[in-house]
Amino acid sequence: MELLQVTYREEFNNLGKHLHSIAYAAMGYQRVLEENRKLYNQVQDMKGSIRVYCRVRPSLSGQSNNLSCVEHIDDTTITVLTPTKTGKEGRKSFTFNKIFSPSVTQAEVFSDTQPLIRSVLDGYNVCIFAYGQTGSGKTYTMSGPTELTEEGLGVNYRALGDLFELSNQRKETISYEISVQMLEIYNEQVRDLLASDGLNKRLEIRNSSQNGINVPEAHLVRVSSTSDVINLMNLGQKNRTVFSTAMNDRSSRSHSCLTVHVQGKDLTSGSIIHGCMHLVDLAGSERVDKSEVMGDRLKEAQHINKSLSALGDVIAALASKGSHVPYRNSKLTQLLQDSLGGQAKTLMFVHIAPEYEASGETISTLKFAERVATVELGAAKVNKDSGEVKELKGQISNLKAALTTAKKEGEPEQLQRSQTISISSSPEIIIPSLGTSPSLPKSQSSSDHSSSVTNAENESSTTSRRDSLEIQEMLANPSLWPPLGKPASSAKEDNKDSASGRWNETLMVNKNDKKDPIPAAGNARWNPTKVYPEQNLNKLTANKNTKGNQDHDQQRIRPEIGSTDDSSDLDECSEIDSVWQSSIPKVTNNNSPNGLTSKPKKQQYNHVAKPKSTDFKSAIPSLIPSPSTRKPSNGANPNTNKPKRKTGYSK
Ligand SMILES: Nc1ncnc2c1ncn2[C@@H]1O[C@H](COP(=O)(O)OP(=O)(O)OP(=O)(O)O)[C@@H](O)[C@H]1O
Repeated sequence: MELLQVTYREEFNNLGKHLHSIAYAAMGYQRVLEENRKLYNQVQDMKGSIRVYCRVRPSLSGQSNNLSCVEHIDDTTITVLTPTKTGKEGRKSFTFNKIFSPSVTQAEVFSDTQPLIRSVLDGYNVCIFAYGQTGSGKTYTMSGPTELTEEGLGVNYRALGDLFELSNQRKETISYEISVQMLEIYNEQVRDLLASDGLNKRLEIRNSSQNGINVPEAHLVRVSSTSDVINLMNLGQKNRTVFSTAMNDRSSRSHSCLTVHVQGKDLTSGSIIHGCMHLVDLAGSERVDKSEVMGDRLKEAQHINKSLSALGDVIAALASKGSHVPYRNSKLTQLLQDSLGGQAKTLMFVHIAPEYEASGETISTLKFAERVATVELGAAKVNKDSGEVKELKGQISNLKAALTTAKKEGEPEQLQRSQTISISSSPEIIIPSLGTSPSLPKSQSSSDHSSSVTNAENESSTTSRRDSLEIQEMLANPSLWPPLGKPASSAKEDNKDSASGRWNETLMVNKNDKKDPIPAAGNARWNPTKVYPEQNLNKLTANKNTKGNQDHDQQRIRPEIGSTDDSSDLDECSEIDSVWQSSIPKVTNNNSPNGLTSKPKKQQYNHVAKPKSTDFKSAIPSLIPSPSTRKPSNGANPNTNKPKRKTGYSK
């Protein structure tokens, strides 16, 4: 008996040791996995691959069928069931940078996104966009649920909160300014959600890789706290909601884009970094009853389809490293051009509805995402000007502008003087407007208001030779630059914000463009037309358009963008590929005043999806999958109004 006990104890001890070593090995394995993931991410960073995170929405209560098409999820792989196939072919696996299961919280999603977001403060351009069929959770990820709570806050809110926190931590070394724009693309029109007349005004996109301000006419609002952001987003959402009162969930009918512009000045070296981040909630797709798709609704459906299709074409061209990338085929791809083809860090959140009947659309969506993940943009680059470079650029700008003015005005003396300085005459250089200040005296007005040169160029073109000398003084003494949002005349009185002279200057010119004879309003490329410093935020909010757009007082019908026949889900997937491979018709006339083309030259899509039932027929052939279910939150009827989105949040 004793012998047995001894043996037992020994074995027990051995087992314990064994377990211990297994646990140790497991820990090591986890470490290796983690390291591998980091290395993999670094490689991805170096290649500049578009990161793809996949999020699976939980099955929503009230849905009759709780069967899920998602068979298995781990950290990076998702396996979905294909309804019409059996055995091995009955399931398909996809691998992405990260998979978020339905139970993952908003905070967890954000924490995986945070490093990317933070890099905007280091001068990188970042783009995060949410993609997926309607009702799959895009808005939930980017903004949050209908009734916002602290835990429910989406990426947009958290991102800005985090940027404030980090900029505050760095305030001893870097002085940051953070400003935002809120835009939406509806029916191929870019609208300013922060302007009272933003829904009526058509804005132009100007791709400027210099400062990321691609829609200079849209309000650029300086923010410095989370509550500023919440106020702004509430305003933006209200503009959208007002517009959608009778349009039934407008958010799904338009692409919304929150753009965050960051400028930082290194307080020791004087170097300037500027980063820009687009946070995009794309319009969703849904099938539509063909018989009801007419007039405006048909147009709306076609625009969504076209722009998502154009996004697919751009991705396809990038993935195949084609020489021509058709960015100009839609406003969406134009807006995202710098992020998709430039030196940005780009992340796509692909959203999946888990319902079994949505599996066709889910597979199509995942196939699209798989393709996106193959796109290599090249390593992202920091937008940074050292103090010296900044100064030299400023000088070049001034000299170049002086030359232009002299030439224009035919002042031989001035011309001669300018021409002796060869560096100033390079027309190719796009010059950041560091070298000039709006506080300088403006002796003349330029006649070239429409030129799309930089502020510095425009502005400097109005200065006399004496002014040029003053510019040098300004360069030597940045404290003379006016702060953001203050009139030029008071600039010298307030030196506090002078660290960011470059941006201040740009903005100031705009602030003054109505009353000031300085012809900065003509500077379409650099000028954000209006700038509201934080103190003006309330005023801005008060000015919002409450009238809404009654002309859109009609029921929304979602277009069918994806093929919808559940019985042929994999065939549907090939539709995406065939669209990618198709030649790209010029469906959008970017030069037309409204950006619309009344008659597309050619149907853009190769396939017309088969109707699933008599209730739904395909009006829009597919690039993007459409769900076979109505939006759960919405009730089952596609033609009933979805409850008005309320994403307002008060802290
Ligand atoms: N992760 C999630 N957890 C809980 N609820 C979610 C989640 N994702 C989405 N939902 C809910 O699902 C519904 C649809 O989500 P959401 O409106 O974000 O979809 P969407 O993709 O933006 O749709 P649309 O394209 O029509 O705008 C909402 O009621 C939302 O609150």
